[in-house]
Amino acid sequence: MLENLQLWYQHGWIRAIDLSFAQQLAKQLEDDQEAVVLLAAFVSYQLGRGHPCLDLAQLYAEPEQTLGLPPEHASVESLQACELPQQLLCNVAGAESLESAVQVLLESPAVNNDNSPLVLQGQRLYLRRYFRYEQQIKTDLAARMKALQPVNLGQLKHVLDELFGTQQTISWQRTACAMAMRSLFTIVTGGPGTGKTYTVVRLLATLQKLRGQPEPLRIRLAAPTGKAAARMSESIGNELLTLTSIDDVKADIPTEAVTLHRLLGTLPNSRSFRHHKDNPLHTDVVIIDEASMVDIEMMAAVVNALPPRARLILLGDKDQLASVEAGAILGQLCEQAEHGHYTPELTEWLNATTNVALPTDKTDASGAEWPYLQHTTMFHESRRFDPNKGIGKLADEVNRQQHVWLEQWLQDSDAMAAAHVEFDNIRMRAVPRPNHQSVQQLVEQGYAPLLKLIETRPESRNAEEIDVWAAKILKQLEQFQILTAVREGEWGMHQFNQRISYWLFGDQAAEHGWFEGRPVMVTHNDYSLDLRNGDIGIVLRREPNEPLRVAFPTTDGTIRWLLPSRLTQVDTAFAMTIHKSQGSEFSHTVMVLPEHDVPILTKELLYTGITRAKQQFTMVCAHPQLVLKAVRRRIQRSGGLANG
Ligand SMILES: Nc1ncnc2c1ncn2[C@@H]1O[C@H](COP(=O)(O)OP(=O)(O)OP(=O)(O)O)[C@@H](O)[C@H]1O
Repeated sequence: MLENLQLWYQHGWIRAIDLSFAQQLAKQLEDDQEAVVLLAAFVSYQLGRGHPCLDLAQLYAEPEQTLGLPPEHASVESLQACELPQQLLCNVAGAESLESAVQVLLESPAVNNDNSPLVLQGQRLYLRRYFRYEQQIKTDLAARMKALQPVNLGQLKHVLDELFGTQQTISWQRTACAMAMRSLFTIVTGGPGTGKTYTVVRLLATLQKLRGQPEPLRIRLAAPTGKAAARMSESIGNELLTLTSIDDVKADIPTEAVTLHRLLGTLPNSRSFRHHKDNPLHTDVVIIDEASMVDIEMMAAVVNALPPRARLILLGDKDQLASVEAGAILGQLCEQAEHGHYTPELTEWLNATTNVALPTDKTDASGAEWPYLQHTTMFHESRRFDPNKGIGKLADEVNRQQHVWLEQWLQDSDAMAAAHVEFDNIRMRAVPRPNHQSVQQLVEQGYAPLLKLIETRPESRNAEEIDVWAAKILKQLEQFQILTAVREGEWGMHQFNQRISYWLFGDQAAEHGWFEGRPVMVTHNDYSLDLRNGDIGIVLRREPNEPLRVAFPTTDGTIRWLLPSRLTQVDTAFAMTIHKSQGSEFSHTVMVLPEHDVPILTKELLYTGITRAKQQFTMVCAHPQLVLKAVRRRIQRSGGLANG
C-alpha cells in the first residue's frame, strides 16, 4: 500500500506531505493498521483539496470522484503505473467497505484517543487540528445564535420604515436588517449585485440607531483578501454617500475595511494571531464580506478573537466556489437557504417588524432542524443584471443546473447573438485550438488600453504623478481578464500566460521573466513583505532608465514599489484560474475551458467564473457541449458544521 502511495506521489497524484504523513503513521502503528494509514493519507490529501475532513460515505460511494483521482493532468504512463483509489481500497485489509473501514478506525489507537492524530465523527474522518477548528466554530456560533437580544419591535419597525420606506411587497433586505438585531450571528447571502452592501449599510445604521447606549458601537469591516477589503471599503463608502436618512449616525459607520489577517494581527513566523481569546478584539460588531472565501482555520481564529458579546455578520455568495484552503464554511452554513426553513416563531417575530408578511412557503414547522438558517437571509434579485438576459440569466441558469436555455446559447455565434437580445453581453467562442487567431485578437483588443496606458508614463520625476499613473494602470487591470478552469495543459493558466506574454510583448517576454507590463499575482502569503496570496501587482519602470519594479496597490490608495528580486512566489496574471479570481470582478471576463472533461469542471466553478463579469462575458472552448457536462456536476462539500 505504501509503495502504491509512493507511486502516486512520484506521478504527482498526491503531495509529499500526504505520503510522509502516511509513512510516519505506518511507523507508529502495527502492520494490521494498513487501512488506517491509507485513509489517513486520503484525509491529508483531501485537506490539500480544500476539504477539512474525509467523508467516508462519499469516498465509498464514488472513490474516484470524491478524491478527484486520477488528476486532470495524469499522463498515460501514470495511469498504467498507478492503481486507482477503488482498486487500492479493495486490496487493503479492512478498507474494502464503509462498514469495515469504520470498524477498523474505531478500534485503532490512532483514532479518537487523547491526542491521537485522527478523529472519527460519525462517518467523517478528520486530522485532529481541523476537527478542533470545526468544533470551535460550531460551539461559538451556537452561543451567538442563542444569545437573543432584547428588541423593541415598534422602534425597529419605525427605523426600518425610515430606511426602506413602506413596502407593498416583501423586502428581503429589510428582513436581513431585522434578523441581525435579533441575535449575535447573522448571514446575508446572495449573488453579485443583489444588494448585500446596500443592506449592510442600512443594517449598521439600524444597529447604531437602536444601540441603547450613548457611545457608538465599535464596528470593524473585514474581508479575506486585500482586494476584497478594498472593494468593500469602496462600495460601503459609495453607498453611504447616497443615504440621507441616517445623518444622525453616518459618522458612526466606518468605511475602511481591512484584511482578516490585519484585523486579527499577524505575528511573524506564526500561525497564531495577536488577538485571541485572552486578548480579544475591541469591537462590538464584525462584518466579514466575501465570506465564501474564508477557510476553516481563519474562521476559527475569528471566533476565537471575537468577544462573546460581539455580533458577527457574514456576507457572501453561498453558491460560489469555496475557499482555496480547507473549509466551505459559508456553503455549509447556508445550505438550503433558498427555501427559508424559518420556524413559525421566527416568522411571527419577523412579521412583527414589517407590514408585509413573509411568503408562507419560507416557513417550516421543522425549521429548528436548520439552526443556521434561522439567522440567514438570502437575496435572489440582482439589481445589476437583468435576470432574463445576458450575464444575469446565464449565471442563474448555470446555478440552477438548467439546460434548455443553455443549449440554445451553446450554439451561439455572433449571428445568433445579434438575433437574440438575451445573449447581448455573453458570447460563446468555440475555437479548435487555444492559440487560434480569434483568441489572439480577443486578447490583443482586451489588453490594448492597458498597453496604451503604460506608454503614458509621466515625463516628470514627480513621485505623486507616477503613483497616479501606476494606480490607473492597476485599475485598468480590472477591465479585462482571462480566467482558466485548469492550471496545466494547453488550455491552462500557465500556457495561456506564456502565449499572451508573447502576443503582447514578443520575444522579450520569453527571454526575460520580468518585463514592463507583466501583471503578477502573489501565490503565497509573505508576511515580511505584507503581501497576501492573491494580491495583484504590475511590473513598471518609474523612469525609463530605472530598474523594473512591481507596483502594488495599498488599502490607503497609495502604491508600493517592490524590486522583482524580492518576490519569489508570483505567477504572471494575464490569465488566472477561476479559483484565484474569487473576490474580484472584471468588466470583461473571458473564461477558458479545457479541451476534455475533468472533475474540476462543476457548476460552482462556471458560476463563479461567470459572476466575475460586470459588463461582458466570453466563453472560449473547443467543445461547447462540455458546459452541459460541467453544469450537471456539483461540488461535494465535506464538513460537519451543519450536522452533528
Ligand atoms: N433596494 C434597493 N433599491 C435601490 N437600489 C438598490 C437596492 N439594493 C441594491 N441597490 C443598488 O444595486 C447595486 C448593487 O447593490 P450592492 O452593491 O449592494 O450589491 P452586492 O450584493 O453588494 O454586490 P457585490 O456582491 O457584487 O458586491 C448598487 O448600486 C445598490 O445601490
